[in-house]
Amino acid sequence: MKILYAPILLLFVILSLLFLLRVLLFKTGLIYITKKWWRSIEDCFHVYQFFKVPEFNENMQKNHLYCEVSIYLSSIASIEDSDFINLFTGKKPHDIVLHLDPNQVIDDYFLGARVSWINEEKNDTNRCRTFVLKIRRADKRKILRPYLQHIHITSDELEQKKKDVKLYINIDSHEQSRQWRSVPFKHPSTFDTIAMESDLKNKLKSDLESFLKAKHYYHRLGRAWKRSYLLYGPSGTGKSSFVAAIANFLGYDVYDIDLSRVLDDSDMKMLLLQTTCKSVILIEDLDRFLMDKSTRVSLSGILNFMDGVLNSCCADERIMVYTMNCKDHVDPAILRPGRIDVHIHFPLCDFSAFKTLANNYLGVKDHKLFSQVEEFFQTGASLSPAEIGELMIANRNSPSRALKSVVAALQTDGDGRGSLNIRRQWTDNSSRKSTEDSGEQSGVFSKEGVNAMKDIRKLYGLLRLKSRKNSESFDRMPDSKDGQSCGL
Ligand SMILES: Nc1ncnc2c1ncn2[C@@H]1O[C@H](COP(=O)(O)OP(=O)(O)OP(=O)(O)O)[C@@H](O)[C@H]1O
Ligand SMILES: [Mg+2]
Repeated sequence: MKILYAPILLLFVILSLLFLLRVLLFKTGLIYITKKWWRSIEDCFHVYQFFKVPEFNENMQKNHLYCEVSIYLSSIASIEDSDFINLFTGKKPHDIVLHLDPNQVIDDYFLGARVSWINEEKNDTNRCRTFVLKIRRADKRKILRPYLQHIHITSDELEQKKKDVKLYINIDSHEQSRQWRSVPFKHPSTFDTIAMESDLKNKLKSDLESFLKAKHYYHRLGRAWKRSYLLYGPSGTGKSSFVAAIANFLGYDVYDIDLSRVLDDSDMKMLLLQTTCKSVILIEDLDRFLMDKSTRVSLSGILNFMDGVLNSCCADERIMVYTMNCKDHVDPAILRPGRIDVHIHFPLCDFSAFKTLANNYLGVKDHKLFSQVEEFFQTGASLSPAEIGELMIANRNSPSRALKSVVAALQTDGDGRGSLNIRRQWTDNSSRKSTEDSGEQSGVFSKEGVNAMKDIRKLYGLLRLKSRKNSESFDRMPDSKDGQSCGL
């Protein structure tokens, strides 16, 4: 028995010792000291090369690479492991930026290799600052160039995100040489706030992301690095909000071209010439403009703007967005691939979009009235997300009242764009008037809802009147209830 006890006791002692050692290493700084020793021993077996990135060049001009490295190092996770870090507030509220303290070292990993950065600062009169990259000679050939490229791209993306986005609008350019005026772009719309089929939303996000990375691909093909989107659908379905979401997502400035202020085709070219890269160029309601015979810009002016020679010279890194209520009567030359790469349909609200709006506007994920709302959508009643959103905002203090208003509005079927059956069903119903008046139908039909709907129609009435003809033809399209369609 004693013989059996001995190995068990020994095992127990070893395990306890290991446990104690682990506690000792992790609870104290011993683990870091051990790691440091190990690194110094490892360093003895490698040959290193050092690359200096000084803050200023020999003419005392700022070295742009120094700024890029500084931005890049502030973003990598290992900066938090450094012994001394400086904390600064960033440009945006609640933003905290980490900066490496002078003479601190941080590690970074790239393509399986480890590199180190030293923030060298000499305390002489010039206070010359330099980042020193320490890289194993064996890894240099494999990683140096792609690593510097990686720093360039990452810092560029980070800067882009931090940048304040601007909205440019074109002004009458009789005497002015500068045709654009800018204001800060503060539209709060993001991809999260847009009610849209989630698959489509993700596809669009990844389409934008892959566009950003495709510079060399486009140039290899001899094409301008631009992507064009057509957003089409009835009024109040989120087209303009989606443009804002794109700009916020990419951190791109928006150039909103008001075609009625453009003097002629050459003025249109000048406008394009004066846009900067990393921007969204937007033309709203293009269909209406094309149908207007009194305009000063010709169809060929528009076609050249979209995909002409000038475009291939100076439309690099731009997203072009055109919005329309209906694309049925638009010249196919405008819609051809190259001029428009992706077509995105913005339909009237369906039940899934309604749920997103209810969640966003009222914070309601589920409610007993949802089943009634769903039934109305199934029978073909429909409102635009803008109309539903307004009803929800007006009743945001009482989700039940808000949902009742939506049901009531769906019963009257917006302005009659949904199924005719449901309207007939209600008009034929002899008891309808009395129930409307008493506000008791199914416990949800309230005067409030109808009145609210009337108010909203007043707001939207003007726009509707203008776009009615287009919307009607659009709404008859067989896919108008199928969710957004996209040529991705
Ligand atoms: N899909 C949506 N998701 C979230 N909010 C929406 C959506 N569609 C519309 N809205 C809301 O409705 C309002 C109007 O939307 P927006 O101006 O984007 O519509 P639009 O399609 O551009 O209309 P129009 O064709 O009349 O210019 C905005 O305040 C927006 O918040
Ligand atoms: Mg709009």
